[in-house]
Amino acid sequence: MLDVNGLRKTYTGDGRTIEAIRDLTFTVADGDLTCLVGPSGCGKTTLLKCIAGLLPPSAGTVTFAGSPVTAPPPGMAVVFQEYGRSLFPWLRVAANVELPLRQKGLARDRRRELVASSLAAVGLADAHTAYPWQLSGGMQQRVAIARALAYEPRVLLMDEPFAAVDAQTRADLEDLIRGLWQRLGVTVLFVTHDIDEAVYLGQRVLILSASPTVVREDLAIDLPSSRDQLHTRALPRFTELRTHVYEQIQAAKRSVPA
Ligand SMILES: Nc1ncnc2c1ncn2[C@@H]1O[C@H](COP(=O)(O)OP(=O)(O)OP(=O)(O)O)[C@@H](O)[C@H]1O
Repeated sequence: MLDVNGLRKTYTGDGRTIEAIRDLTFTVADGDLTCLVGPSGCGKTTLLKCIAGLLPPSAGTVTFAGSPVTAPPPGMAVVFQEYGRSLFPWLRVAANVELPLRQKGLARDRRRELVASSLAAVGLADAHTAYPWQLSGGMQQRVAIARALAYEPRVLLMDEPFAAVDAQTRADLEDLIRGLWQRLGVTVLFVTHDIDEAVYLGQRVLILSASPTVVREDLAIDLPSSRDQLHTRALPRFTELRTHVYEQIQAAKRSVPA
């Protein structure tokens, strides 16, 4: 579904050059839930922007379902960390969710159907007429997720989507994403700096090196596919996996080879 090949990104400007990503190569299969973790500043957001076609890479290619990505492709949706800036405060919740569907050219009845089903899927069936600023942070992030789902993407890119919500809401939203992924079969690429979150959510965790970034390890998460916050996190295997990822990220920060 996604093929990232030899991706490199260098930022230039003000007489400075920052090599954010050196050489990234990996693939994501159709229907996978892959988490990306790495030290702070290693280029996770840069990578997602390149995959989403929002930023041109300096070298290398991104291919989505067989076609090269050169601009935001139809079929991909992105959920960012800052829900406060991603929803339009002057539009009600339903209108926020509907906006990309208008741009997609869908008929009114179909738009209404998708808005209703995606808001119901994130537990906000009653919030259609509210404005985003009348909702809690966690509810606003649910609206952003509903908007992405309503678009019926083949790939959902998520950039630290729960970083700004409290711990309990975060746990609920993690379970929401796993549930939606299992139900809808969407391919998910989930960026997080939270090691426990990556291990809890992912079928696979890609550990990135410190900047300039390469893939340090591609780790299969061999936990049972039915997960819950209490029991999965208490499993000895969960602890082993999180310890391993933690050690790898610490080593990456010290630039110790994998
Ligand atoms: N627009 C930009 N111009 C110049 N440098 C940039 C720009 N955006 C990011 N960078 C640099 O690229 C590197 C990677 O940044 P990026 O935000 O992609 O990392 P990140 O892993 O998402 O960070 P964090 O974990 O802190 O969210 C950093 O050194 C950053 O300063």
